[in-house]
Amino acid sequence: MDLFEHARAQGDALRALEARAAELRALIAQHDHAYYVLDAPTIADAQYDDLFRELQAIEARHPDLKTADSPTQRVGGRPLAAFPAVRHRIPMLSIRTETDTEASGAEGFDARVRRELGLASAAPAVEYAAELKFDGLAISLRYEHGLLVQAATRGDGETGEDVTSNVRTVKAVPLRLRGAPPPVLEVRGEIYMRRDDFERLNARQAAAGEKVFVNPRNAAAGSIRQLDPTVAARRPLSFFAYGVGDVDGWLLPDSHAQVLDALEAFGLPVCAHRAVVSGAEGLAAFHARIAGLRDSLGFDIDGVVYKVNALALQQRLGFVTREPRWAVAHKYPAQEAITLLRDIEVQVGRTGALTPVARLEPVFVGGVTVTNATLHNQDEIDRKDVRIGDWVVVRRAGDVIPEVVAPVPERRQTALPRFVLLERFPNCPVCGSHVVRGEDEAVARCTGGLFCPAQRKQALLHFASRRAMDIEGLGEKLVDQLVDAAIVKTTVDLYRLGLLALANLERMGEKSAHNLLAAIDKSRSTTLARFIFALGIRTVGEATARELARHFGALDALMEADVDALQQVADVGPIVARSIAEFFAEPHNREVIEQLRAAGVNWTEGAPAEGAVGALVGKTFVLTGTLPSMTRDEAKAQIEARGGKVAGSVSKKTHYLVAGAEAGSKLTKALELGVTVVDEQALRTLMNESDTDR
Ligand SMILES: NC(=O)c1ccc[n+]([C@@H]2O[C@H](COP(=O)([O-])OP(=O)(O)OC[C@H]3O[C@@H](n4cnc5c(N)ncnc54)[C@H](O)[C@@H]3O)[C@@H](O)[C@H]2O)c1
Ligand SMILES: [Zn+2]
Repeated sequence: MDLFEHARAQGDALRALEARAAELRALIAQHDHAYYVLDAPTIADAQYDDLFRELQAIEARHPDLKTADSPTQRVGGRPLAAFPAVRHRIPMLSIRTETDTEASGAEGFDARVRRELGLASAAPAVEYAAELKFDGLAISLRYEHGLLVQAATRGDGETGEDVTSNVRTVKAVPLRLRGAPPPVLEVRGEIYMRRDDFERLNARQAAAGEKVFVNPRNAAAGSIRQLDPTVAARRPLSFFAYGVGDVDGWLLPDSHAQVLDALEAFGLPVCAHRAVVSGAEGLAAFHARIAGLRDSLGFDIDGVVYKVNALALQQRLGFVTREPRWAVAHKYPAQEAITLLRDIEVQVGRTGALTPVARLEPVFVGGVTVTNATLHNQDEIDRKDVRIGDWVVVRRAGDVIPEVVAPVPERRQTALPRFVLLERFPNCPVCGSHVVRGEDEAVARCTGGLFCPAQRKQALLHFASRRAMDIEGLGEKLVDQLVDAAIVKTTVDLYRLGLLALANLERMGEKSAHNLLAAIDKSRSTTLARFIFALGIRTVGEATARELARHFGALDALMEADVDALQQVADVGPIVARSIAEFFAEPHNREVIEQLRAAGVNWTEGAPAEGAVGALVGKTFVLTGTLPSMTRDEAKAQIEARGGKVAGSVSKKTHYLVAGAEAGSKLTKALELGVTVVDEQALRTLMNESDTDR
């Protein structure tokens, strides 16, 4: 390459960098606006930080590319014009961030401080004040003679917004200080929202059809920058003090830690998780200790903050453009990220419950790459209004299963359909049985309890249990082995087991194999009640199974009963009736039951119990007019005693209209709808038939 070409290539590269810097500035400005002004970021902090660092790196290598309006040259966002401006007498700065590992982050900071203070390597360790880095928004509280007179946001660091009336509603912020505060005291601290308060607030917002917040920080910032203080007053905000700004008439103590102690004595909340530590080792230990506490704090932190403790040394170190040289934020891996929701699938649990699972564009969060996150259930999906194709906030805190917190509505560009689990999965993805969801139930379920591979182990264990088929020796370990080796798939396979299959199992001696087969064989002769219980129909316990057996007498009668007929059984309400009907409506279950009978499972069937089956059972009657020899109340009692129901008005569902003298509009309606009309005599005949049916 000749000199000319070389120069041209260099020029090209520089122009490309310049263009990239401009692009980054525009992008960052856009995200700053969403974050600082709208309190609704559309990318995760870590992604934002990457853009910011890229720009910083370009500007560091090519200072001539730096512009006066570059975001690297200032703090935060422009203050909102809706609030009166407050000029900070002492600027509110940002803090430099270390994202390195525990040891290197602490060492890096300590080494820099020692170098800038000109300390020799033999000099004693520097003392630091270590605190939590609260994830909220910075606030400056001005107290004059102990009274809160003004509260201001950070804004661009020089000028903030006057949010006094909103901050007055925050209970943790004292309106009057205790003790003997100085004439002027500006307290610097963080307004934040506790995690449980945040979740309750979002649930309330969603229920009211209002905007849900992506995280507590943005909820706190949005609340403080509310134009209506009565709205702010309803937002559950908290506060921690972490420093001072303008101070007059107070001889400050020697160290930052002592300043915090003094603030606490003035009645300000100061977080108890703070320590004075020595050197890089002390910092690293604090970082590690807080990492272990992080998930149990009840509020979000994104790291810890290290500050040189001696105020005299802080003074010597001073500031750079946007940050002090004497403090650093040492972050933890982000617990939240924003990514694309590609699809929603379901997982079928041991009991048949279907849990919707988000399939995500892989994203690094909480220290690992996450591709799936739980969506809990349909109600949660509705509440959060999460749709396939949305950008969503994913949270992974500690060892908890990652979850989708909320969509980022600003990034939903086209109309996306709502996700309805029962429409997407009318059938169980594991076994194909139909899926149902009770009216008052959050959970959708596979009804193929006897057949579904996902529910296999649970079903077998229940089937074999002592109060069900009572197969001695068939416990959890053995069920695991039999299912895992694919020897047993459904309960029928138990009755097809032979010595050969058992011989291959680990820890199964010949004697126990014989015993098991004998126990299985013995279980063939059972009772109807036990068999019904053994089927594992949800909501059907031992007592209900006994009632069902007594009432219907025979399995076929039970299997054919509709919801109305089932509700005639003592203790069977609409929910239980529905789950029984759904269970027997599933052909897979019926198949297994047939196979069980064919395999020789048997019981004695009896006659149905008194009043169980009769001409009146499940039938709806309406009474009208005057009957010759009984009052309407008597008629009603007699019908109900035989399992019939008496309704007040005629509809298509009415089976009989019992009409006496002077029957009026009900008769006309019944004739119109083609409902069978009977007189008292015919009713008596029906009741007699019913009595002999028993
Ligand atoms: N997602 C986005 O679109 C987007 C856009 C802009 C900014 N951001 C995020 O905002 C942050 C940058 O904002 P920043 O410049 O204010 O830095 P910062 O918020 O990371 O750090 C400075 C702030 O830390 C707070 N703080 C908490 N605990 C403290 C303590 N014990 N002592 C002192 N200060 C404490 C103070 O409010 C202070 O203003 C980054 O995390 C960035 O990712 C995100
Ligand atoms: Zn299933």
